[in-house]
Amino acid sequence: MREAFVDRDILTGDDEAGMAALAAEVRALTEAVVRTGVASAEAASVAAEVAALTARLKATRRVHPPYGTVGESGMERQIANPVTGHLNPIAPPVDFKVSEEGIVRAEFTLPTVYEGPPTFVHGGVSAMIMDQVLGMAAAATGTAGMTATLETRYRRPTPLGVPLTVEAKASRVEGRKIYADGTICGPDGRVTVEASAMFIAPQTRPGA
Ligand SMILES: CCCCCCCC/C=C\CCCCCCCC(=O)SCCNC(=O)CCNC(=O)[C@H](O)C(C)(C)COP(=O)(O)OP(=O)(O)OC[C@H]1O[C@@H](n2cnc3c(N)ncnc32)[C@H](O)[C@@H]1OP(=O)(O)O
Repeated sequence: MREAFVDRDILTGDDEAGMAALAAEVRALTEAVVRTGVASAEAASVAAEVAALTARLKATRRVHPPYGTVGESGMERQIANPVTGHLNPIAPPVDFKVSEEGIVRAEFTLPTVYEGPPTFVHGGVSAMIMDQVLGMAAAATGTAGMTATLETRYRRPTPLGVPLTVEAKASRVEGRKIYADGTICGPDGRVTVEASAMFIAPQTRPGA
């Protein structure tokens, strides 16, 4: 796992921008797929074209998704991350900023592909975003860790298609355990999701 974590191709400049542009188009394609009203014959025809495009991309494959150049930690450079990664079509993507006080914050809007209950965000998607923001808040203390526990409290349905804000901050560090809390708020500023998590930093091995 360690090797997989560090042994990455690094994308720079135009290469990263080109791949991000491709991911943005695939994101648009995915949204178009769930909302299209075309007839089945047209859907089949598009499927054949998409299959041809997939084959073109698979002509050259990396062992692991590449990293970018910006950011100090591996996770910040993880440009294929499913929440923040501009190279990952399934990422919204959410662009977080970390303040000097260790508050991690972003504004974002989720399209229809993330629908759970009709017109609202799927609870698992909210949990994924909370895991990321809480993990980044934990890392902002100087110690990153793996999620050991994640509790989500869904206070109100989270609406699709409107600007949401997500925010988190670490509350305390106890040895290898880092605790963090956060929220997602709707456009009216009311909390829709609250979450708390505990992360555990890797054990430092003697001599490591
Ligand atoms: C790791 C480094 C990451 C580096 C990143 C660098 C860049 C950072 C930049 C940006 C932030 C990134 C943001 C990321 C966001 C996404 C994160 C995820 O989604 S992670 C995937 C989901 N999580 C898993 O898959 C974990 C699976 N579980 C494990 O791997 C282990 O169980 C682990 C590491 C959580 C704990 O294993 P042990 O062997 O280190 O822990 P033991 O030594 O047994 O326990 C230590 C203490 O913790 C308690 N503990 C352990 N697991 C617990 C748990 N699940 N719940 C409650 N307590 C637990 C134990 O009871 C013990 O407590 P007592 O010291 O006795 O008080």
